[in-house]
Amino acid sequence: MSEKAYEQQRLQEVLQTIDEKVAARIEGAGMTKEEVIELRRTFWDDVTINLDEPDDVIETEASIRQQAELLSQQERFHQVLTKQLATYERMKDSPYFGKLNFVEDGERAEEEIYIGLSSLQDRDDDDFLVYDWRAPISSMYYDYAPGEARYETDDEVVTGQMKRKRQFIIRQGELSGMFDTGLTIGDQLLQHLLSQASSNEMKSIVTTIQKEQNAIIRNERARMLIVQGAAGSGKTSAAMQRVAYLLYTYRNTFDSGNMLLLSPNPLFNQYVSGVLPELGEENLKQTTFQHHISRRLPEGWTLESPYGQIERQLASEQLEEDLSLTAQDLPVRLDRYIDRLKDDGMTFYSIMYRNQVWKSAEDLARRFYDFDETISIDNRIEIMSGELVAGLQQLEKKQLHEDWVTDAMEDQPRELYALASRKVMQKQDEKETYNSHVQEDRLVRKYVVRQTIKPLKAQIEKHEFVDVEQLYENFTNRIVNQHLRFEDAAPFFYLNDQVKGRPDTADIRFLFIDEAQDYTSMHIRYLENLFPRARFTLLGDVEQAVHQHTAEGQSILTLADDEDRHVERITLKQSYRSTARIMNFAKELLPKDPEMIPFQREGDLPVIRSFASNEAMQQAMFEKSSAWQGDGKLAILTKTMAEANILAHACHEYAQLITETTDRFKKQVLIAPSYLAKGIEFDEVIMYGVDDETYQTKNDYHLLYTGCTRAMHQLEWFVVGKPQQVLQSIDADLYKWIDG
Ligand SMILES: Nc1ncnc2c1ncn2[C@@H]1O[C@H](COP(=O)(O)OP(=O)(O)OP(=O)(O)O)[C@@H](O)[C@H]1O
Repeated sequence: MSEKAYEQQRLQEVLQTIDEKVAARIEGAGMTKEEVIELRRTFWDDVTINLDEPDDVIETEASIRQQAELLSQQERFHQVLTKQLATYERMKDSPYFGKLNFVEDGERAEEEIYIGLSSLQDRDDDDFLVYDWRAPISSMYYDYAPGEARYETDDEVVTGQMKRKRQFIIRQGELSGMFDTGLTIGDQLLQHLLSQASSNEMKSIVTTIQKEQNAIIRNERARMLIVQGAAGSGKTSAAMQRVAYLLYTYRNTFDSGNMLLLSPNPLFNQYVSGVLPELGEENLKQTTFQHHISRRLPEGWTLESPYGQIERQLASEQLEEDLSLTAQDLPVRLDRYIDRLKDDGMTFYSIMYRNQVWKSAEDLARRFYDFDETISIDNRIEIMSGELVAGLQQLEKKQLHEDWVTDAMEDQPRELYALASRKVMQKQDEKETYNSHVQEDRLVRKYVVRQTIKPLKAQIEKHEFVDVEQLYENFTNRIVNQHLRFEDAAPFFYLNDQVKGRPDTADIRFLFIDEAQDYTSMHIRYLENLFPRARFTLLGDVEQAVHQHTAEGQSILTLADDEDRHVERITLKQSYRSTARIMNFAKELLPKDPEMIPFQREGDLPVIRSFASNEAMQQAMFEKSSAWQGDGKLAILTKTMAEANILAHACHEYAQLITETTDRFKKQVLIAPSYLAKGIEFDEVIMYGVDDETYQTKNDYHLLYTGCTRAMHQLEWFVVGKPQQVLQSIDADLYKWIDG
C-alpha cells in the first residue's frame, strides 16, 4: 500500500470512530436536554410551598434547593456534552494535522503519534487515535527534527528516536496534502499561511508553532516569563496558544476565569478574541490597563489615557517632571516613602456627619500613631476602621432624640409607619407590651438615623478616611486635584493599596501582559502587589516603545532581574508578519540593528511616493483608498490623532477611523495614528506624511518603525518633497522612489 493510501485509510477509520462517538453522544445529550426541559417545567410541582410554620419554611427552602441543584447538575452535564459534540464536529473537519513516528528507548515497537486540536480515543477507550497538541508527547513535534528526541511528563523524562515527522492538510474530512518535514514545521505551509490576506480576527498558529514559540507556550517554571520579540515574531500568537496550553494542563485546577490579559486597546482585544474559541477553549478575561484603573477611580476623578500622554508628548510638552515618575527606581523610592509613613506623615480626611466633624483628621492621625510601629499600615487602618464602625453605634444612639430626627419623622412615608406597627405587633405576640406607640416611634427614629449613617459606614469600611491624594501629593510635590495623568496611575494606586489594603483578586492565577514594552517597573510592582498569586507572562518589543519613558530604556523588558522574582527570558528573533523587503527597510529606521531575522517571503519593494504639495498627496490618498477592494485591509497611518481625524473626516464614506475606544473593524480601509495600530496587522500600510519635521526624535523613529511593521505584504510612504533626514540611513536599494 502506498503511503498516501495508508494515510487515507487511517483517516477514514478515525472519521468513522468520530461518527460513532458522535452518534452515542447525541443520544445521550438529546435525552438530557429533554430531561432538563421536563425538570424545568415540573420544577414548581415538586415543591410544596408551606410558609405557615417556621419548620415548614425550612422544609420548603430545602426542597427548592434540592430541585435547583438537580437542575444545575443536569445543565452542567448537558453543557459538557454539548462541548464534546462541538469538539467532534471540529475533528470531523480536520482530526489531526501532524504525526510523528517514535521509538522509545528500550522498546522495539514504533509508535505512530497523530496530533490534533483535541485527543481522540479508540472505540474501547484504550488507545489514543489522536493526541491533543498540548499533551506532553506532542511537544516533540514542535521541538525536534527526526533523530534523537525527548519529552517530559509530570514524573519522567522519556527519550527515544523520532523516525519521521509528517504534516497533513485535511479539510472537510479530505486529505488534500501531506509532506514529511524537518525541524521547521512546514516552510511551505508557513509560506502559504503568511501570504494570505489579513482577517478581522487573529488565527491560531497551532499547526505551525515554531520551536522558540513552543518554549513560551509550555513554560511552567517561571514566575515571571519575559518575552522580547521582534515585530511580527508571533508574541501575541504564542501568548494565546499559551493560554490554551495552560487551560489544558491545569484543567482540573483553573479555568479561563483565573486568567487575565492586559492588552493595549479594545480593538486588539476584539482582534485576538477568536483564537481561543478556534482552539475549542473559552476566552480569558481581557482588559486594558487604562480600563482597569478607570474602574478603581474615586468618584469625580479623571484619568488621562496613555494616548493622551503620547499626544501630550508629541506636542512636545515638558515631561521631565513626569519622567521621575517612570524612573526605574520609582518603586524603591515609593516603598521608602511608605515605610516612613509608619512613623510620620499619614494624612486623613476628617469624618463628617451631618456637616459636622465627627472624627477630626488630627484625631485619626493621633490614633494611627498610637499603634505599635511594628504593625503594618494597612493593618492599623483595618483596626481603625473596625473601631470607627463600632463608634457609629454610639453615634446612632446619641442621635435618636435629636430635634432633626423629630422633624424628619414628619416627612416619612406612611408605609414606614405601617411597617413599624406591624413589627411591633409581631413582637407583642411574643411578649406583653406596655406602649406600642412609643415602640413604633422608636423604630421609625432608628430608621431615620440609620439612613444617614449607612453611607458613612460604607465609606469607613472602604477606608476612605485615608487621604491618599494628599499622601501622593506629598510624595510627588505636585497638586493632583482629582486628575491622574497616565504616569500617575500605577504609583498612585500602589500607594493606595499599600495604605488602604488591596482589593481581593486572589482568583487571578495567570496574568498576561501584551505590548509589555509600555510598562515600567512601577506598573509591574503595582500589578504584583495587586495579584499576589498570579504568574506573569510579559510580551513586548523594546523597538516598539512609543511612550517617552519606555523609549528612554525604562521599559520592564530591559530592566535588570530582581532576585525576588523567578524571571525567565526568551527572545524571539524570527519575524513572520511582513515580507523580508518590508522588514529590511523598516529596520533601517532604528538606531541600531534590532535582533530580528525577516522571514523569506516574496514581495515588492516598499514604495516612497513623493508629491509636490500636501494637496496632491491628499488627492492621491483619496484615489487609492476609495478604489481599495477585496478581502484585505489597507491602513493609512499618521503620527497624531489630529491628522488621522482630518483624513478620516474627508473620506468617512469608505474609511473607518480607529480611536482608542474602537472595538471592531467595520471597513476595509482604516485610518489611525500609528500608536493605535499596535499589535494589529494590515495587508498594506501607507505611512502618511513622513517628513523631517514630524519625525525627529528617537521616539518618533520607534513610532515610524511600529507603523511600518504593521504591513504584511506592501508598504508605502506618502511624502511631500524628500525627507532627507529620515531617509539618510536607508539604503536607496531598499525602496522604490516614485514621483507623484
Ligand atoms: N508559527 C507561526 N505560524 C504561522 N503564522 C505565524 C506564526 N508565528 C507568527 N505568525 C503570524 O505572524 C503574524 C504576527 O504574529 P503576532 O501578531 O503574534 O506577532 P507579535 O510578535 O505579537 O507582533 P507585534 O509585536 O509586531 O505586534 C501573525 O499574522 C501570525 O499569525
